[in-house]
Amino acid sequence: MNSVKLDSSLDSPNPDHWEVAAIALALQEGFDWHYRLFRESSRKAKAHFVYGDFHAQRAEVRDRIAFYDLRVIETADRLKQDFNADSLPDATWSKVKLYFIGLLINHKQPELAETFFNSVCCRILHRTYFHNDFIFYRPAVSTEYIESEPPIYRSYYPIQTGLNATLANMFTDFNLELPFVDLERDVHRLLRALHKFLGRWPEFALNTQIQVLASPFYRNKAVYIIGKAIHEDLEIPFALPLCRDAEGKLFLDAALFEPWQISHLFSLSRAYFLVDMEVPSAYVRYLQKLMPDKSRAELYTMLGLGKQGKTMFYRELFHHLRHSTDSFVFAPGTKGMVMIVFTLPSFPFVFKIIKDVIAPPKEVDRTIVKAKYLLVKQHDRVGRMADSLEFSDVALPRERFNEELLEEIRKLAPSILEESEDKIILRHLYIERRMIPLNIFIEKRHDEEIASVIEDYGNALRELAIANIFPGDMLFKNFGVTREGRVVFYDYDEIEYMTDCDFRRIPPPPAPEFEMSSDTWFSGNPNEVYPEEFGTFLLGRPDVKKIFMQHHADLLTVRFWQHAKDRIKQGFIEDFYPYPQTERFAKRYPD
Ligand SMILES: Nc1ncnc2c1ncn2[C@@H]1O[C@H](COP(=O)(O)OP(=O)(O)OP(=O)(O)O)[C@@H](O)[C@H]1O
Repeated sequence: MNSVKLDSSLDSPNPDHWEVAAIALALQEGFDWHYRLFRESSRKAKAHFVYGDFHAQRAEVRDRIAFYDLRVIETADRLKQDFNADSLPDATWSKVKLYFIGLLINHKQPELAETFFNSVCCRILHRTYFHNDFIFYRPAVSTEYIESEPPIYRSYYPIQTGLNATLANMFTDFNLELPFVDLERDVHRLLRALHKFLGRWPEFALNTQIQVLASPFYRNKAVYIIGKAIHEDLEIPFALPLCRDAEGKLFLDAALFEPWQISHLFSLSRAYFLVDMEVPSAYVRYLQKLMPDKSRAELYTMLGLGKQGKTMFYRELFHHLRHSTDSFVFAPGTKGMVMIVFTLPSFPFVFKIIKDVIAPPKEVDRTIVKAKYLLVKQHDRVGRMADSLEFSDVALPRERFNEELLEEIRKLAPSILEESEDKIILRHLYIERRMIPLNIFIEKRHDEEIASVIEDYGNALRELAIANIFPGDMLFKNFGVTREGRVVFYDYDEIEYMTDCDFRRIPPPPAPEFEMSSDTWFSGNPNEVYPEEFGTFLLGRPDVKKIFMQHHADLLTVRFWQHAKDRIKQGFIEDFYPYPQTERFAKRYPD
């Protein structure tokens, strides 16, 4: 593979050409080393699951995020040291790119290697070089039909051994090294769920097949088997979560057949999966057929390949910009004190910039805000915190900026702004999915919808708490409502670990007149939290208060928060189900 030559002149002993080859090989080595470590980490997921070591499972997901940047830094340093890469002539860089393409012809992850090439080059070159002559602005090597060993999915034909035996084999072929509590029961439950979904018993013919992706998907306390059943023209996607009980035995917890349920598993507001993949592009292609509403960028991200997700997102954004004409404007809702938030109405994302000077009472600066966003990226977001993509040096077309917005960026965030004749360059930017801010939702929607989101808002607070996250600022404007009506938190500058918070009861006032005063008589030291106070600033509207108190009155007590904190301190990892409780077999089909 490494001997591929694109340019016959590279065969000549000219030292320049050897240099080109050596640089390209160093880049390839840097990437291959990265992907080897990435796969090792994904493979460890099985052992963590088998041993029930869910702390290790979480740490694996967190630590893996940093791998990429470490390898990019190492490779860029190596290129600078060994080849003076920061002062190479332009012609050399173009040749390095061509040689690198040659190295990727039979590579299993060419798209990831191209992205790695871009990351290293962008670390070395000036932004004006970020175009197709020097980096991979577009992919150069196809990811179609790359063979994987083993093949990415296995096929089963129920006609051969009967449906029950086929499904039992499908489970045991994963060699999960733990016995099932009762495999026969689980297969039976799976068939009952399928019957309910189809409205009849499944039929099968000679060509009926069940396909499953060869590597299972690990996350938190579960492992998911993902695939589809094919019968004539009918394709039924499925995701089957297996869990382990206290004795270390396996059981099938649910069977998800609805595409929206499977999509929810891959929501960016959850933790990334650990999956061992030789050919990730084939996994992404397969998954996208099961979930057509997910972009490839989102799927790569959810498989832990966030940089590839960013590359694809970037391409999608610029493609969209070329095919639309609307302008960037302020995002609807209350303006932030920390961030300038804007959006392109025709594109379902928001863009967030940290202000240069953040006014009191906020006590944060850019470094703290970035650290909080990183905390969220590395944490299990349990379906309640939006994931954000972080970009540097994004050059957007100037003509698409509304003048009022541009003026605000000039005034409040000049250090991250660079302007050229036709470009607005933002040196640092977060991008996340656009939602309807909860405060706007409550103002505009009908009673039933309001009742549903207020109940879900309380659930979001509970789930964040047991995941060790205290949002800090719980006002409705800091939460958004997703397309599916879920309430998700997005304002991270005041976020704290629950274990760092000091939950207290409000002490009695020292004198009666204190109670009537607008000043508090209790201290308000950093990290002190007074849950009894939440109602005062959250529940001004009587209808909202009524619904909240009906479902979540305990959230206004110290007891709830202290109890959640104590459990985390004792090392409990609570169960988070990315599907409705009503789907769980233990509830649906109690023995
Ligand atoms: N993902 C999103 N979808 C839709 N709107 C959003 C999103 N993120 C932020 N906004 C809008 O931008 C506003 C400010 O965002 P954000 O809360 O992140 O900024 P902030 O400066 O940290 O706010 P605060 O002053 O409350 O700390 C929100 O109130 C909301 O109206």
